Amino acid sequence: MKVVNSEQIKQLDRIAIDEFLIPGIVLMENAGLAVVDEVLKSIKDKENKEVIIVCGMGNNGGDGFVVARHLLNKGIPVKVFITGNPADISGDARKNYNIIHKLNVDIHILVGVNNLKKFSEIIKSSSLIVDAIFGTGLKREVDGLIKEVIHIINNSKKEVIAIDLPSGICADDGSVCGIAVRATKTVVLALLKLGNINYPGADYVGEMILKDIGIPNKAVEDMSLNINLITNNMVKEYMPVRKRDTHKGTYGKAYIVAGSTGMTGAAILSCEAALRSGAGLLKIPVPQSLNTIMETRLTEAITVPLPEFRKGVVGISDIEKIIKTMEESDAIAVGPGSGRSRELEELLRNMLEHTSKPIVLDADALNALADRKELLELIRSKAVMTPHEGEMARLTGLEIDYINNNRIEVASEFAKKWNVVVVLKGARTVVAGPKGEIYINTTGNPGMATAGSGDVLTGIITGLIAQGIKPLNAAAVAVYIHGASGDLAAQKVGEYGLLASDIVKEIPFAIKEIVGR
Ligand SMILES: NC(=O)C1=CN([C@@H]2O[C@H](COP(=O)(O)OP(=O)(O)OC[C@H]3O[C@@H](n4cnc5c(N)ncnc54)[C@H](O)[C@@H]3O)[C@@H](O)[C@H]2O)[C@@H](O)CC1
Ligand SMILES: Nc1ncnc2c1ncn2[C@@H]1O[C@H](COP(=O)(O)OP(=O)(O)O)[C@@H](O)[C@H]1O
Ligand SMILES: [K+]
Repeated sequence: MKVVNSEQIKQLDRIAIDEFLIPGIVLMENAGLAVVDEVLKSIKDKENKEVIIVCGMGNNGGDGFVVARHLLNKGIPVKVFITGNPADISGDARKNYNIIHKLNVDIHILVGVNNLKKFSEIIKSSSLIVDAIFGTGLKREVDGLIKEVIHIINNSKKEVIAIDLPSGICADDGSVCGIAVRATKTVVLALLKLGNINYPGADYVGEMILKDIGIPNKAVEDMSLNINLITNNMVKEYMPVRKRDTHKGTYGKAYIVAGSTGMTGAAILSCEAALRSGAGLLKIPVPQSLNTIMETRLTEAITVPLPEFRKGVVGISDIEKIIKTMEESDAIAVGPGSGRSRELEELLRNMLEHTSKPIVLDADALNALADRKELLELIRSKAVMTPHEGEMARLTGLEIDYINNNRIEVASEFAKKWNVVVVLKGARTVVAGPKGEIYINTTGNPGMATAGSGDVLTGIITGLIAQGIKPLNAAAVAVYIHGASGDLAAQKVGEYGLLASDIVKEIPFAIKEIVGR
């Protein structure tokens, strides 16, 4: 499912209107009608049906005028409040304003303190507020009278249906421009906007309902939009079908280099997650001294004990064997719980130099790459890097705040620069491909902010690549399954006590729920 910014939706509207000859007023009519549906649903069982519609001066306000007209036709009492002088309304919004003016809709113009008092009195006795102040055309901070208006709406504790975006949320990044309406429901028009799904905007949208307004699919296709929301359907499409006539070899061999003294748990979580995601076979090299614990904890994986230079760490003592196993594998991962050491840096250098297989680089492998940037030049096979913002800061030298405010751009630039797939983890994980492809994930919950949760993700990505899914798609599908597994776990144990191992246990059920098998 495509996601757009304000510039792209503007361009799309223009293409629909100028190239496909759909009059803008038709789109506005469709938008208004889509909102009317939701308003009617919301007030259906309410005794008090009075609807307040707060309209701004642009096309978002125009949608609001359409809503007013249709509600009036259905006998619903409506009051329209306008945040400026109606003489300044232009275009299609103007036409729709003129119609409701002709129809003698109860219109109030919001200016001055007394007016605001009246506004807050009137909304007290209403049933529902429609927020049509700003949509994708919001520029600069909201201040002055409109700031007061939004404050009053939020304090009213009434049900609020926002049109397109809660007013005050920036369509491009979900930031709050001074103040924003806290909606109960947001009727998103035509395509999702980044502001609807990125935090903090996502916290203001309430229930999100995406509605078609008649922009031709062809116009959307012609624009080759690069930002996608990961959906159930995408996961269904990419998960390999398990045919009856198959064996474990069909589902690939994974090789996970993970764990060291004190951090065997990371290895176990990654390995179990890879197997729970459907990988056919899994091998893990272990320092001899840790073999017993790994064998005891990992029932289904094959452990390969190796002599150790440094106790409890996989190094290059038997690099030939590691290289041979890598080349016999379909997917490799390195880093979870590996520890920071010269041994790991050397091991990574050897692995990157010698492998032609897809490789997932996580945790301490990312730290090694951050410490020795020249190793990044060695990435020749297809690689997936899975930094959280802290690791991304170390890899790029950028401030964490900057990364958090520019997650898509940072992930995408890195992916293009190093020709890798980047999974920038967090509350809205961004998966970026080397050709500018972007996937955003909305599954998951704050319960997953717990030690080991990222190790589980590495295992899922590796397990999916082993099954033959291309690294970019595997990364996108994996973050969705990871989040969905975390959501199932949170349903059972809540968010506070959720452990990474709870996520692993839910992987099969999440896949079953999504894929149906
Ligand atoms: N053809 C189209 O473009 C369509 C647009 N639609 C609606 O139109 C919206 C976009 O319309 P617009 O581009 O007119 O923009 P908006 O209606 O979102 O807002 C623009 C208006 O607000 C003013 N404004 C912006 N930031 C402000 C601030 N901080 N303080 C005070 N005033 C501010 C602008 O000067 C302008 O008058 C969409 O979100 C959607 O709801 C729909 O009607 C469908 C068709
Ligand atoms: N609030 C949240 N909502 C959704 N997912 C989250 C949230 N917090 C953390 N996660 C997910 O949990 C994982 C945490 O990974 P990471 O920080 O590497 O943990 P660790 O290093 O302990 O394994 C990431 O996949 C991240 O996207
Ligand atoms: K709005």
